Amino acid sequence: MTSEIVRIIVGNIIHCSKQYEINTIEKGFIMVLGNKILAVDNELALEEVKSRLNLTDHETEKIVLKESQILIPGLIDTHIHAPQYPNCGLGYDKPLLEWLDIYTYKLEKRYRNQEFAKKVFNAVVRKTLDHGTTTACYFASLFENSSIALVDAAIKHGQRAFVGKINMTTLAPDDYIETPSESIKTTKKFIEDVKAKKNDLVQPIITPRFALSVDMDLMKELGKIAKEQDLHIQTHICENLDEIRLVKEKYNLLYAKVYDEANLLTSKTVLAHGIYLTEDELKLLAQRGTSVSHCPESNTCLKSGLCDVKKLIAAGVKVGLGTDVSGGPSPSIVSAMKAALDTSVHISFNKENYTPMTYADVFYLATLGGAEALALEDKTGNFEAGKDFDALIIDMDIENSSVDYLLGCKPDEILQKFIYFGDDRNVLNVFVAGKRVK
Ligand SMILES: O=c1[nH]c(=O)c2nc[nH]c2[nH]1
Ligand SMILES: [Zn+2]
Repeated sequence: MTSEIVRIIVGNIIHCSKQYEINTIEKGFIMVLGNKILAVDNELALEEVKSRLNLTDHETEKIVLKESQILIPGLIDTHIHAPQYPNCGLGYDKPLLEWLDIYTYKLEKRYRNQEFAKKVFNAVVRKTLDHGTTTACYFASLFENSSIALVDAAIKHGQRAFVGKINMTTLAPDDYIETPSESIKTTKKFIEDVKAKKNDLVQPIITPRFALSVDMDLMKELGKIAKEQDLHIQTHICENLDEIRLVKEKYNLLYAKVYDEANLLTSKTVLAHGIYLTEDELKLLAQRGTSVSHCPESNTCLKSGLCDVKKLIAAGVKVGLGTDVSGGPSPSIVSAMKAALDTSVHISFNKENYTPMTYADVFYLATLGGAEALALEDKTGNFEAGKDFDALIIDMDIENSSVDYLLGCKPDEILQKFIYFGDDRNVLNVFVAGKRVK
């Protein structure tokens, strides 16, 4: 895949070089060869770096950013249900378990039809890329063939993705579940089929829907497959009080202990929501290196609750952001950043000695934090030399000197405006592993 053209982007660059630390390089440059970042530095060092890396004779493509533009790392959605996209914005008069029964399973059943699956999944991948999601961790379908259609869409459009065929054997309509043995068989086939694509960006992920959709034996089998094949795992946890009560009734264990008993809590596991995790459960997740996907828009729309992610982070749990489409109504991680800020402010109204999160905190969660949550920090999340070049060019002057940008902004202020006020129109270009995909 390596092209010999060196791409150099010159302008204002913002990323998190460390946890919760924003690094702004004013008048900087980033140098990219093929999929990899070669160097990031101040523009004054450009010629010296080129000759040190023996690149003076290479063909180069130089992109010079305008003052209204910044270069930031690609955004990471750690939890999104691709098949639910047609339901975005629907059904928020119901809480989680009723919403699943009345709206969600009814839609998800339709993915037995592969043509329908192809149409929706291509649209979802295109839409999320356009909003700046360079990495997505997807729940795909119960159906193996349709789940492969999502893999194909990610490959076609050039998105980095984890794709999971859902395991679900109970608590859904009879015509929308598998038997445990079918579930294992189709999961193994799915993993094989994804691996056969030999695509560096797209990986299978083990995906038991949640503890109420499966039983302990099946979860243990899935834990075994994940271990044998060194795969990531995703599921839901502690989202809703009725859900937690039913899990306690079914397993007579704390929610996190259910997954731990099945060996599903690993350093490559991401659990969506985690609103009501107890101190003991947080300790367990921190010990296992398991992360939580914070899904603030879904938590609000399904009235699940306010997730205090600062508490999770303080307990040593890795956290990323998720849209949780269609529990959340928006496919945009920018919306998720804004909702995470809103949630944090709302928590501060009722909690003493609590400082709400800042734009810098949610920027971290959406980039390096997301990469760490998906155990991908060696590949993506910021602009360290040696990582893949996953990046966005953001422009807050798209209306060309309209009042939106009338007064001009410093690079940090452009980032603030983008988080609080921006949308896909402000995402000018998207790069995944060095390839321009928008
Ligand atoms: O937000 C959610 N969306 C879902 O599809 C789901 N399934 C189980 N639990 C869930 N929570
Ligand atoms: Zn979900």
